Amino acid sequence: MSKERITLRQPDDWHLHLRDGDILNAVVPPTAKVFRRAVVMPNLQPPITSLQAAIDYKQRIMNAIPTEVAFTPLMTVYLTDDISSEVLREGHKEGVLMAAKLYPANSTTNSSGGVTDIKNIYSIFETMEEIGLPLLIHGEVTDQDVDIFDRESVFIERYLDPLLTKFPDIRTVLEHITTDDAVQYVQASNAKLAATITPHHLHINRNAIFQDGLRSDFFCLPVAKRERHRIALRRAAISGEPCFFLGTDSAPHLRESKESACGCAGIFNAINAIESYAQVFDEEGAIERLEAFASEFGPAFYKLPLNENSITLVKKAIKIPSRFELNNADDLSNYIVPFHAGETLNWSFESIQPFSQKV
Ligand SMILES: NC(=O)N[C@@H](CC(=O)O)C(=O)O
Ligand SMILES: [Zn+2]
Ligand SMILES: [Zn+2]
Repeated sequence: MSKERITLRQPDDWHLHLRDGDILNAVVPPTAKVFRRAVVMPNLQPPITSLQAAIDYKQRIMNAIPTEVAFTPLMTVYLTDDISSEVLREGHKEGVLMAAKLYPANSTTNSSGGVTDIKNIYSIFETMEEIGLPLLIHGEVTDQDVDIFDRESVFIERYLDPLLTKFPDIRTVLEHITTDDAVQYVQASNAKLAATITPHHLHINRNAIFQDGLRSDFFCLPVAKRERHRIALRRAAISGEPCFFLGTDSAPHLRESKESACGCAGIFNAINAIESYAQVFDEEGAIERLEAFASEFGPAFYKLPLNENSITLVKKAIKIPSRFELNNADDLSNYIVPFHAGETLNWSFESIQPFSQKV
């Protein structure tokens, strides 16, 4: 018999964009309602490249958390060609930084200040390996001769594999994987390499971007791939292998930035992320494996304690709104279109309670 209600240890989101200002204030509550912790990406404008910037940003996030809700943002720093090892050492020692993020320059949203050549920061990787600070990677090459659909697999071959051969002890997360190549590479490597998987890459293949016209709502980076890759990602997510865990990559962009001649990359899924994952696991007949993927493998990788609360999801249809509104203004600057807009999902969040409490 299929389950109608599940209770799982409270999950964490290991890859999240919260932005700043009005967007930050609007998007923190839906994430904090469900997730206990989140690894917050540093690709603001300007990016988070100093400890003071990380401390100040964390405070702005804390200010946006509704009272009565327990939520911990785990901060990251944005690697640049000239970042100093001191920032990483100090940030790790003081408990300010959870990880450092590598964006190859111009690979994705707000990455123009990223690393122009990975070899430029080999001394930084030495430090990270020594102090045990995890490395998070947007794994795409930017070389113009490489097809956009091949950017992840070429990155693995040209940059990731040599990097991990040279620094085998860095705990690394290949973020938001989109290909069977990535799945196989992560599976075959040692336990120090893990990968996050987003809800959208489990639901859509690249056809979505071109369904009845050009649909910027489904444009994110790495771009969704062929169906066979989506199937490989679903298998990885439900595999029960600890190297694959939850990271939504929820990436809010105002409507005006999406409905534009040069639409931004990013899909906002924070208002229904856990429901979106639950649907996939249920469709795959693996709902009982959701807990490990969402709530256990991430903390194990980051060496953090498991959460002490649990959440309950019920099999009850919910309609996803077509807009997530930030204010009452009547224009394209006041809303974000969420993932699954206008669709119905089968699962919905019901409650949060202490882990020991049976529901
Ligand atoms: N995933 C995306 O398409 N966009 C992210 C950046 C990122 O995670 O690459 C964003 O910040 O908008
Ligand atoms: Zn990215
Ligand atoms: Zn991201």
